[in-house]
Amino acid sequence: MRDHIRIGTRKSALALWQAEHISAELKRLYPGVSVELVHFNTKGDRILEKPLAQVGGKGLFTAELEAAMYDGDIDIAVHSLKDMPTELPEGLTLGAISAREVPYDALVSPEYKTLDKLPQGARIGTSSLRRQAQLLHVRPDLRVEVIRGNVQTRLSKIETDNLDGVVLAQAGLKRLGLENQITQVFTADEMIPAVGQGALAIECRADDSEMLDMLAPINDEATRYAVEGERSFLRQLNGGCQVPMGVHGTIEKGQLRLRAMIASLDGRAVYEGEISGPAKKGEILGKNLARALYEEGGKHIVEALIEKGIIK
Ligand SMILES: NCc1[nH]cc(CCC(=O)O)c1CC(=O)O
Repeated sequence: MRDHIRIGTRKSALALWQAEHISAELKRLYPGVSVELVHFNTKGDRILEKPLAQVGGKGLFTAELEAAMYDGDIDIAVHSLKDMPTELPEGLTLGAISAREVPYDALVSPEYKTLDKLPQGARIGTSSLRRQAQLLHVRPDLRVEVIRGNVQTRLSKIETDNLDGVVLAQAGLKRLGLENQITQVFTADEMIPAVGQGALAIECRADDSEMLDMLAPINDEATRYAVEGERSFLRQLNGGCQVPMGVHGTIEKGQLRLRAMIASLDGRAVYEGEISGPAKKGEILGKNLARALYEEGGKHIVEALIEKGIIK
């Protein structure tokens, strides 16, 4: 048992909420332990003027924290699982994945409320190619504007940039107490969420058995199985957190159901599918679903994304 744990976190309000949440869990489980939050700036935080897909590279929000973990400056790092590359650096592991918050996407449109009421040509802010493609698929007339920055900054752009709405993760808004701003929550049928959306990952050194033991009770088995399937899907397609692909896993009676989509950036072509099987087989289910969508026509989209440098 360790009596002091250093948690690495980014500095945004959402990242701090998430790190505090895990800190509270650790203190509840181990009343004698003291927990310290160590703040980091990541490349993804610094480069705010470009869409993430153009910044490129994997681990935009994780690399600095991982380096500190290698150096022994922090014991664990708390991340939004969504922002984590599907392959972890050598020597690091996900010590726990905590119980998932809602995985859905949400529209904040103070004036028009829902997607179907947005006027022709309405301007919607999002920096996610996945959200962009799925919005344009049903509303090709919309103008999608790139917005970057933390959750509050993106919300504030409705006013400052005169947008008709923004699309954000419901989980982030909920954690920050901003759920009351949401005017529509998209079902998974309307917008397939991002890999790992709503789930928190606690990363640590793979050889830190003491820390791994302490993290074990924070792990949520159902969430873990679901996100393992989701991550396997994305890994098979070489995708990162900046691709027009979505995948959503749900667990019921020991069965994992994965639903996924690959879309062209303009949303015109969308390949969707689903697969079900034993919860523990997420790895193979994700892979098989990815292969099926690829063969069905997703191949052309993946090739176009490679050409654009969005995936390697
Ligand atoms: N890429 C930023 C990011 N990473 C995780 C969340 C939301 C919280 C979560 O998915 O757990 C967000 C904000 C957003 O997409 O609106």
